[in-house]
Amino acid sequence: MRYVSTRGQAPALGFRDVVLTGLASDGGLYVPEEWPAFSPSEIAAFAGRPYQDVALAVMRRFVGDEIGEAKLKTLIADAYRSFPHPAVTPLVQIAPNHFLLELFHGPTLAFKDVAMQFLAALMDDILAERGERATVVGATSGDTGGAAVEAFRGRSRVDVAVLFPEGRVSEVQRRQMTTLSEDNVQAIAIKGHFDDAQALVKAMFADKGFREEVSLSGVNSINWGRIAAQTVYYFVAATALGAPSRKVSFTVPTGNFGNIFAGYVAAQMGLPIDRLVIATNVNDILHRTLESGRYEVGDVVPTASPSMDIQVSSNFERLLFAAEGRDDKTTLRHMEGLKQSGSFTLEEKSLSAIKTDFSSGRADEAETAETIRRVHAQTGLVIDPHTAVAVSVAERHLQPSSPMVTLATAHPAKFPDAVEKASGIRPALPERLAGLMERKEHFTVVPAELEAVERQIRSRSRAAQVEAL
Ligand SMILES: Cc1ncc(COP(=O)(O)O)c(C=O)c1O
Ligand SMILES: N[C@@H](CCOP(=O)(O)O)C(=O)O
Repeated sequence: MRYVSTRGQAPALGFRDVVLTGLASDGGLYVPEEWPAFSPSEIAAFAGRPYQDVALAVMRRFVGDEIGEAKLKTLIADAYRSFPHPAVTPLVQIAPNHFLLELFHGPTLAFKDVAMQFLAALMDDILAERGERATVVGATSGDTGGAAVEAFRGRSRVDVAVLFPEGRVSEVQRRQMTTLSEDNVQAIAIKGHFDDAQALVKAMFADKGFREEVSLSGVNSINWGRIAAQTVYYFVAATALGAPSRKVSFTVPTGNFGNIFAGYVAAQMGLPIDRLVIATNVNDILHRTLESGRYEVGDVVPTASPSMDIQVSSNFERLLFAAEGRDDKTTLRHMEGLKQSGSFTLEEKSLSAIKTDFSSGRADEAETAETIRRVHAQTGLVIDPHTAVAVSVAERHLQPSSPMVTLATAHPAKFPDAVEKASGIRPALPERLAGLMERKEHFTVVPAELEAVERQIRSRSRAAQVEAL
């Protein structure tokens, strides 16, 4: 299995190099040269299997012959040991034909753990085999950062630095990044919003000298390893509800487009998905794009679902590339237009290709709060604001012909103020996070400037120190 860049100007790589590389050297994102596929009978055989078994079958398609089956099995078993729920990602019914896929049972209570726990074990293993070190960076609007520091803490071959927008994440999210004592972890608050943090990460990758000096790698969903691991739960959920004999729809609270893009990948691999519904908060660039065909960056507005306060949605580039018939020149032209003017217009046929699989909707702040309140009143379940955005949008897309699965991407206790305001219930953190709110915090505040951020990361990078010797 080889991977190519969406911008067509970086070398094709195998799975392990793709995982360590993160972003392609031409600024593009890696995608498989062709989609791996399952037959309907292979998909049917996933029904009722443990999550780890499905993960092994799915990941083998992405890994090819680069990692032996026994090693892959061990990496998967290690990754999902940190999930106390035996189903890893359980399904819960909230209404006729409407289910929640709970992706928040991992160590930091967000869906990011599902891929990050696996990715950290995988990267560490590849680096150990090669005798190398890496500096892993991540931009976060709240959840990727916590999941990354948790997954990489104490690992001997990796230093991890997460960039979060100062004052724009919840207190629980911030503390999950700032209260760790391991030397290989640093949290950096930048004066800006998530898009600034993400632009800084991409600029670090474009700075060849820095990239080589610190052996840069990335753990955002620009890293194909994240997408690959996120495809697994689409297979698990859909087969539990009757796939491949019947189609299933998914509604996904969307920001950087990594989670829903994993659903699209599962569909390309043969999973019969009816609709993939993009749910946005008022930062609705993706919803507007589907309605108008014009991708146009606006201001980032703070909301009760801060992890989705994103305008520049990285993985949309992967979808563009696919919708344009893998035409890397058109993708490159659009991405250059985006950089220069903050917008581009989709070709008619690309937009209609996207609309074949995707629908979209937006929930504003009042609708989000009302959904939290109503779901609690009707089911007794307390949902977080990101999940509520998706439930609100999903309810407008329910159809009798196929079950709707809404992805529940975070535990409500990560956003206690918003949840309490909406429902009157203040969700408590699970016992395993006891003490989080009392621990001492360590983080550095830097301006959203490349030089300042690189200086800060370099100062703690052991890969840079080895390079300097
Ligand atoms: C809780 C939560 N829900 C939804 C999202 C949006 O997911 P994606 O960026 O993959 O679209 C995020 C952040 O990515 C998140 O942390
Ligand atoms: N919502 C994310 C933003 C980064 O998304 P990623 O999936 O590309 O890492 C966050 O919570 O940090």
